[in-house]
Amino acid sequence: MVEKSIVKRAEELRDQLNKYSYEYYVKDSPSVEDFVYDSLYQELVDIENKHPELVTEDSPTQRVGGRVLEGFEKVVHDVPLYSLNDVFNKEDIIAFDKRVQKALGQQVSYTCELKIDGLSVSLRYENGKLVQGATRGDGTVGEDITENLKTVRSIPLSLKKSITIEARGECYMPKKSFVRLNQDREEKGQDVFANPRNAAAGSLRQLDSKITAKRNLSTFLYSVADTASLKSSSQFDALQELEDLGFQTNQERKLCHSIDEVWDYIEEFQEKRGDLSYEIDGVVIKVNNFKQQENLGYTVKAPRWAIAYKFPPEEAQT
Ligand SMILES: NC(=O)c1cc2c(N)ncc(C(N)=O)c2s1
Repeated sequence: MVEKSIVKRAEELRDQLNKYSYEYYVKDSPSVEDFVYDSLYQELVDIENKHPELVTEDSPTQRVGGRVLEGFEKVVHDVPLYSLNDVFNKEDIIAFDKRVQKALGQQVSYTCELKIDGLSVSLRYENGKLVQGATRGDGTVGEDITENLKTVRSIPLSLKKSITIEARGECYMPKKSFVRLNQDREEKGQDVFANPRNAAAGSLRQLDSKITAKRNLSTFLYSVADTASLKSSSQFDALQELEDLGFQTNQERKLCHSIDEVWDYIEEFQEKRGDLSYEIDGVVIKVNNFKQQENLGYTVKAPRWAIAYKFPPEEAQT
């Protein structure tokens, strides 16, 4: 039987280290120096080595697994991950707004979000603990990449509330990490990745999660499988709710009350995209109110209540 003081100390260290990791990787505002984190981490590793029965699923020491997988298990998404219809000009945005207004016959607000050029993933939590992470796959069947997603420091191993929820979002490689990775690969005579999206996909497809852990991936979560699992009744509020649960969300989101405001947002980020620390390939426009989304429903492959405005491709990577 392990002494109560050691059990308590292990719990304290876990909570403190997870809090520091959240501040550093999700809020980008660390409250302690790296050496403080490292010494507390080492103290927890020492306790867990002496008392393996104290190791918990959400211990920060469990982010980088030991074993190399033979392959990835299939995962069936109970709620499919839909795809979006793409539009490429202002006329199509206006046509979308007209269709939505006609179908609803009432005022509509839109949530605009940046379309992150990464890999769509689904994160399942039971009683607030991460139990599974999967790729989108074809929207219905994906691959279980839990071991790899656990190494992504901005993905919380436990939520701030012990709820059962399936969050969805994009896993991406920041531009700076992409440049550094390709320099490193070039020095080693390895093939370089064409773009950050391919680098993120290649990093998440590793059978050895120790490699994934070194690729400095990050995430932006933007939806849930079942909106009934949230308190929010709109997309804009749901993003804040996801953030309050401990997820990383993209701060450039905007609630627009007219299609003109939507177009201003699109023009703003067509300008700004080069200055962002991550790649985007457009803007996702969603009817904000969940009841209105439900009324509009889906076509065979995509929601009627959302579209993706695609930017023209950026000039080739220099
Ligand atoms: N295929 C999809 O449904 C989406 C894809 C993406 C993406 N790549 N980035 C951001 C969002 C978002 N904020 O909704 C979506 S939604």
